[in-house]
Amino acid sequence: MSRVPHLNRPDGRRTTSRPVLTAMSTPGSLVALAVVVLYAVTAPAYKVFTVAGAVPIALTGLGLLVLIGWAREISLATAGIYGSAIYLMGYLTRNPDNGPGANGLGGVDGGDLPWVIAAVAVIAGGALALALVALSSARLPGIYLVVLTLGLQIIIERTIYTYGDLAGGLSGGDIRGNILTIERPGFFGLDLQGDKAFYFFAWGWLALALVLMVRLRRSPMGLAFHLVGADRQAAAAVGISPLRFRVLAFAVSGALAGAGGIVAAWHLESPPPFPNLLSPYSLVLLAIPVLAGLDSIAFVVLVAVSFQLTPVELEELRISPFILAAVGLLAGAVFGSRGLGGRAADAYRYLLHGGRRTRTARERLDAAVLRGSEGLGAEGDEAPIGMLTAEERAAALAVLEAWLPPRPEIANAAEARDVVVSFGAVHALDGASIRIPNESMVGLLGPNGAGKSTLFDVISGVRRPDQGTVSLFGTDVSTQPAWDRAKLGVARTFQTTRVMADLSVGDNLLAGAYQRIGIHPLRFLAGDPRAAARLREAEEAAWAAARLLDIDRYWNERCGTLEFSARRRAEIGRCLLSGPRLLLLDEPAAGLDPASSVALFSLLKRLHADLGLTVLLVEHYVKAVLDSCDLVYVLAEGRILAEGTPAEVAADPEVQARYLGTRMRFVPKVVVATDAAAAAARPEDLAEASEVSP
Ligand SMILES: Nc1ncnc2c1ncn2[C@@H]1O[C@H](COP(=O)(O)OP(=O)(O)OP(=O)(O)O)[C@@H](O)[C@H]1O
Repeated sequence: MSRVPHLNRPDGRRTTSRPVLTAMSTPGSLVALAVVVLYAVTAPAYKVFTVAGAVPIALTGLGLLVLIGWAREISLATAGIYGSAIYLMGYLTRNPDNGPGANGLGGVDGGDLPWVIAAVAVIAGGALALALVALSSARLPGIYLVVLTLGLQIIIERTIYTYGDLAGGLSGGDIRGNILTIERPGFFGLDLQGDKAFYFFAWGWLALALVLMVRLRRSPMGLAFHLVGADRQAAAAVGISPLRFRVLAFAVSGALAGAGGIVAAWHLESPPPFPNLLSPYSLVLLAIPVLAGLDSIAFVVLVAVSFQLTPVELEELRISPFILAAVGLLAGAVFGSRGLGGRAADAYRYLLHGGRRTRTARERLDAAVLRGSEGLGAEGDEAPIGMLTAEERAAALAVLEAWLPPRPEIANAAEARDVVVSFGAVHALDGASIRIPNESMVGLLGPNGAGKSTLFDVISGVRRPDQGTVSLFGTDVSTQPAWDRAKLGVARTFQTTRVMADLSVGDNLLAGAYQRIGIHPLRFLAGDPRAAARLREAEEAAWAAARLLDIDRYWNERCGTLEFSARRRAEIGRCLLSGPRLLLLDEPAAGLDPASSVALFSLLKRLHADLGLTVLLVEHYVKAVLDSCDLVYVLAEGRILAEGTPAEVAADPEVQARYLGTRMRFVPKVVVATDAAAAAARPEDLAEASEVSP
C-alpha cells in the first residue's frame, strides 16, 4: 500500500498509534514499576510473599477481562481451569526422585518435565478446554454457553480434583489436598527460592501478560472482540467472524487462567486445598474485571492486588474472598460496565476541566439545531466549524481513497434474483429482484412491512433466503456468511444505530478496519513494526473518515454520549473503514430531525461522488431518495412494484396510488454541504423534508 499523507489532529497530535513500548514507558507505567520495586525492597518478606500471590489472580482476571469485558461472554469454569493448572503443573514437573507414592496415596511418579514444556502444555490445555466448549455451542445463545462452562467446572471437580495423585481426591486420605510439593523453577541461574526473588519473577510474568494485553487491545483484534461483544451482526457486517472471536475470547481466558495457575503453583509450593477452587471461586475471579471495569487493564491488576491483600490485612474482620466477590459484583453493577476504571477516568477528566465540561462552539451549534434552530443567529456568527476547506477535504479524501480497495471494473456491484423469504405465513419477500449498478446510488422505497430490511439482510448475508441468489461484484455469494461478503467489499448499517457506546468515536471507526488491515494478529502481539505501520494507516484513514463525516471533534468522546446524528455518522464511518465498494444503508435518516437528515444526505452524496462508492439505501425520507439516487426501486408486499429513474418512479401511477400518495411533489434540490450549512438551509427545504417523511 502506498504511503498516505499524514493528517494532523487539531490538538496537534498526529493520528499515530503509539508502539506498546512507548505506552509502557508513560508516566503511569513508570510509577507502577517504581511502586512494585520499592515495595519489594522495603516491605518484610512475608508481605512480599502475600503480594506476589496477587499475580496469579491478576493473570486470571486479565483473561476474564477479554472474555467478559471485551467479548461479553461468561465462563463459570475459571476456578476449574485455574485449579487444574496448579495441580497439573505440580504433577508434570514432579521429580520422580521423590519416589512413587510419595504423596502417601500411592500412584505415579509425576511427569518430570522441564518447567517450560509443562507450562506451555498447561497454558495450551486451558485454552483448548475453553475453546472446545465455545465451539461446541457455536450456534446456541450465550446462556447455553454459561451452562456448558458450569458443566466443565463440575467435570473438572469430579475428575482432576478427585484424582489422588494430583489433588488428594475428593475423599482421599489427605482431604486438604496438600500432597504435592512444587519446586520453583530455575531461571537463567537465578535462585527463586527466596520470596523476594520469586516476587520479581512473578511480576515479570504479569508484565509480559500486560504487554501482550495492551498490544492485543490496541491491535485490530482488541476492537474486533469489543465489536463482537457489542453486536455480532454489526461485527459480521464489517468482516469479523463472531464465532471465531467468541472461541478466541474463551481460548485467551483459558490460557491466562492456566498461566495464573502455573504462577500460583510456584508461589504456594504446594497446591491449595481443592475446596478453595470449587465453582464459587469462579465468581471471585469473575468479580475482578466486573469491579475493575470491562475495558480497564490497569484496574484489573489493582483490584487483584486488593482482593489478595484485603483478607490478610483486615484479618480480624474475617473478610473472605467470597465476601469481596459479592461486594465487587454489586459495586460493579452499580458502577456500570466501565467500573472503577471508568469512574477514575471520569474523575480525572473532571479534575482536569475543573468540573466544567468544555463545549466547543460546534457542539453548541449542534444543540441549537436540535432545539429547532432558535439561537442560531448568535452561534452562526462564528466561522462554520467542522466545514472543511477544499484542501482539507481533498487531503482527507486522498487518505480514504488510498485505504479503500481498488474500484472494481464491473457492470453491477450487486444483484439479487428471485429472492423469497417467508416467516411462517408472512411472505416478507416474494420473488424480488434488484440490480445495483456499480458506482451508482440506488434507493429502495416502500411502505412499512414491504420487505426492504429483509432484502437488505439477504444481500448483506445476515439472512439466507428460502429461494433466490445473490451475487456481489460478479461472485455468487448466496451461501456465504456476512463476514465473508464483507471481505468482498460490502458494508452495511442497521435500522437502529449500532455503535459501541462505551468506546470512543476513534475506536468505533477503527473497529471497522479489522479485515482491511489484513495483517496476521500474531504480528501485532510480536510487535512487528509492519503491523504497527499498517495500524497507523488505519488510524489515518479513520481520522480522514471522521473529518469527512464531521465527527472528528468527537474523536476521543465515548459514542454513547453523542447526539443521535453523530452516532449514526460514526456507524457509517465504521463501515467506511472496512473498505467497502458497496455501502448498504438501512434508513440512515430515521430518527433524525429534518436539518440533520438534509445534512446526512448531502454527506452521503459527496462520499458517493468523491469516492465512487456504490450505495444502496432504504429510506422513508422519499424526497431525499428521489433527489439523490440514480435508480430507484419500490417494494410492496415483497415484490418490486416499480423501478427506474427517480422521475419515472415518482410519475408511476401505481407507485403514486400505493405508496407516495398525492402529497409528494418531485423537485430536484441543491445539495447542502454540512451540518452547519444544513442549519442554514432554507426553511422550505426542511419543511418539504419533514412533509414527505412518514
Ligand atoms: N424475524 C421476523 N420474524 C417474523 N416476521 C418478520 C421478521 N422480520 C420481518 N418480518 C415480517 O416480514 C415483513 C417484512 O419486514 P421488513 O422489516 O423487511 O419490512 P420493511 O419494509 O423493512 O419495513 P419497515 O419499513 O417498517 O422497516 C413484515 O411483515 C415483518 O413483520
